Amino acid sequence: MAEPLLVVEGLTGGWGEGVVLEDLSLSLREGEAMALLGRNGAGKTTLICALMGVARRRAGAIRLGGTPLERLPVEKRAALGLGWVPQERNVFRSLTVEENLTAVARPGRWDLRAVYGLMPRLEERRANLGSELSGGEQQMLALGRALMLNPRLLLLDEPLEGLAPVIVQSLLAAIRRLVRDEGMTAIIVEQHAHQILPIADRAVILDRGRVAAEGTAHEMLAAPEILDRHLGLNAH
Ligand SMILES: Nc1ncnc2c1ncn2[C@@H]1O[C@H](COP(=O)(O)OP(=O)(O)OP(=O)(O)O)[C@@H](O)[C@H]1O
Repeated sequence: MAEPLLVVEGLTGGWGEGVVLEDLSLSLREGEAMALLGRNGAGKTTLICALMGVARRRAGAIRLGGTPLERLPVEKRAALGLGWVPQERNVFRSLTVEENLTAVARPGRWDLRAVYGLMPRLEERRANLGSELSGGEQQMLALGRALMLNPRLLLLDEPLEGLAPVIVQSLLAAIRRLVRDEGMTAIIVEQHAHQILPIADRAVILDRGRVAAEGTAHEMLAAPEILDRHLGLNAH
């Protein structure tokens, strides 16, 4: 069988002199959606940042489609197909929704029409400035921008965090369509397992920078004791 789309082997790294991730290995096949779970400070964001080349790597390999990424700067990793939606969302506040989307576009399946089809709210707000959007709309825009790059692998860092329940439902529906119907390969960081496991294929639970448990989403849902042990209150 061909190598999985993403392969991480023995990744150790963190920020400055601090080590957060210790000898971490995982892989993800094309078309799979992985829920990346773990308590506050477990290292989920650090892992995403290490994949992007923003956090510091001390050892280990990262390959995307067989290409070693670990020595490449962030923009090269993006060009090779990593679509990153950081926790901070980073939309351009002085550009309209549509300008935000077209500013970064690369040809492929995901164009304005497809993004508006997935998230109609963005089309309704197409002429509004980034600064005029609600938190949920900004999150949708950040996702739309990443899609416009037509990535091979989408990295979503806590996309639901801090959003009103009604927006959480509509964003979850979009993410579900993306990974279930469109077959987008994705890693989705989430603190609340129950939100994301129903739409994921697999799950990895981080604890103190290591993989504490992994399995299919189905297995995780059927093993509340594992979720309780590693996630505590956030398991539910
Ligand atoms: N940009 C950063 N610069 C410096 N240190 C960071 C940065 N991001 C995270 N850290 C540190 O890395 C450690 C792991 O945090 P990380 O954010 O990766 O965990 P997490 O699992 O994503 O938790 P959370 O759900 O709170 O975001 C923490 O000690 C945190 O302070």
